[in-house]
Amino acid sequence: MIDRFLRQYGDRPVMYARFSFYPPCPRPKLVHGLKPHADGSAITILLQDKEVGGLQILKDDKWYRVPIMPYALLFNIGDQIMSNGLLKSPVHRAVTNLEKERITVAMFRSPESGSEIEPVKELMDDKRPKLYKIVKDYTATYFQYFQQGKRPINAVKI
Ligand SMILES: O=C(O)CCC(=O)C(=O)O
Ligand SMILES: [Fe+2]
Repeated sequence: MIDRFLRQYGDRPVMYARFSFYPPCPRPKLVHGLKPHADGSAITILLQDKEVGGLQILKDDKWYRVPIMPYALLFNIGDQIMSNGLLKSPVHRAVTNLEKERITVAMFRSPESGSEIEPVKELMDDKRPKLYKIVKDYTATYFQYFQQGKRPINAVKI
């Protein structure tokens, strides 16, 4: 199974980093650090600020704070299509605060650009039909939908 996933990643999977700096904000209730989204990567590895929290995860329509654990790496599932909905990408956001700046580093792991991604056969059957189309450049779709405030994964559903 792992093999099936890796084959789709191709020989040159993509890894890119985002360094985020969230300055103190005079109106934290009104301003997001990063608006609600699920990541467009297959997997994200996040190093949080070791003193200042801000990451929140949405579960059952409630926002939960992610605790800070200094130097711990947080692994997050992105909108990967291969698991046919078995692995779900959580919606999360970063909130601001009045007093302290916050720095995080996220590493996004995605399949080789241009490779065709689709749910693996072993995770489809009568009870679990194919949920997603074959996707060639999810990153482009992702940012288009992200900007419009829509969930990009819905764009590739069958
Ligand atoms: O800065 C954070 O805590 C979250 C960053 C994030 O979710 C992202 O860059 O996609
Ligand atoms: Fe994210």
